[in-house]
Amino acid sequence: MRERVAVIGAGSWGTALAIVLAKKGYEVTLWARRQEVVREIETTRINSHYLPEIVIPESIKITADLEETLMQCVAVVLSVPSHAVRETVRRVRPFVTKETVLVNTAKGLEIETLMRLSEVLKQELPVELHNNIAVLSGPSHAEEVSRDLPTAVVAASHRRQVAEYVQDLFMAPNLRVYTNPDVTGVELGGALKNVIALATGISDGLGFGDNTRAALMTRGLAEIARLGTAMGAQSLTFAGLAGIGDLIVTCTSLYSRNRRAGIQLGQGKPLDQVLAGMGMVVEGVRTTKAAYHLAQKYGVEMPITEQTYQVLFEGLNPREAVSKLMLRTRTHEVEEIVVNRQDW
Ligand SMILES: NC(=O)c1ccc[n+]([C@@H]2O[C@H](COP(=O)([O-])OP(=O)(O)OC[C@H]3O[C@@H](n4cnc5c(N)ncnc54)[C@H](O)[C@@H]3O)[C@@H](O)[C@H]2O)c1
Ligand SMILES: O=P(O)(O)OC[C@H](O)CO
Repeated sequence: MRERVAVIGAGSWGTALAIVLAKKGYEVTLWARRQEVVREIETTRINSHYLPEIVIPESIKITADLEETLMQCVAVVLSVPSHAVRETVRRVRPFVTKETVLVNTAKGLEIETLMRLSEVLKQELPVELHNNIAVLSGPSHAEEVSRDLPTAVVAASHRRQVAEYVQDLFMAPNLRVYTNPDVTGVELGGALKNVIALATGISDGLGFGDNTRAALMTRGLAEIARLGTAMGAQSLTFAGLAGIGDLIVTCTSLYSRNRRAGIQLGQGKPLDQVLAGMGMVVEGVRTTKAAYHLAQKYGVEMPITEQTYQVLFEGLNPREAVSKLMLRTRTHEVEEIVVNRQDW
């Protein structure tokens, strides 16, 4: 008998992951919040709003009934936006057993609590399920994964068997999955790169060049790693797929909603209009707020995040924000190198 897997969230990413799993032979049920999405996929096999070019295999069952979705499933893949993770886990909880593996694929932070999403899952799930939690992250646009273009991602869990289970779950000829025990680093890399993608988008929208984008990405990674290590992550994780890997794709691809939103902001469009026009989740906006407060909480300098916050929420002119970054007090590139070189 084929193993059943539930994918919760029929947006771009949930749909793409459901396709990957169905092609691997799992019995996949995709849960959509809205009945009209269920009807459309059932009748046309197309999810026209989120992945219009992709034909969804007949073998994927689509429903808005959560109990039906979760019945006898071995794994639950959560692909709803970060702000919906807590309420979704609460709804999922009654229908999972203590053997079920839960994989969060959303990239963000909970702004009200500043928690990472696996922490939200832990808070909402009984203790016997805590070791079954995993996260999937890395450079992976749904538009490319659903077209089977070669992609590499990372599965993180505190328990090696669970990370390897998720690795095996998703591993496919064109989807290579690595494991990493550093859940904190993998989650923070995936969430915080969206802030830098907004910043690089803004820079592109202002008409600045490749040098500017490279500087923002590099210094952006430095501040992601600074906050990440202060929060207990391993610095090497930020040199991996969930760190630099996802930063590269999100700051350079036109599939990135965060980058596209940033470009429009740089061109002078107000934030509410940008978000209304996007019609899909732009995680970086909320994450900028959370990251700004986390930087204060941990006493970490995050100048790009701070300027992005000012542009998004305090009405700072983007050009002035760039100027503030350029005119900051001079500093070293890597503080640790200087501290360890007393002769210098
Ligand atoms: N799109 C990608 O390429 C991609 C890749 C990797 C990770 N992610 C992450 O996956 C998460 C989902 O992104 P997406 O691209 O699928 O977003 P999306 O905007 O394409 O789809 C979001 C889905 O969640 C549903 N939703 C919205 N609010 C909800 C709520 N309150 N309760 C339940 N469902 C709700 C929507 O109806 C929609 O089906 C995000 O955190 C994103 O960062 C996306
Ligand atoms: O389209 P974005 O900017 O939400 O990015 C999607 C994924 O996180 C890319 O890995």
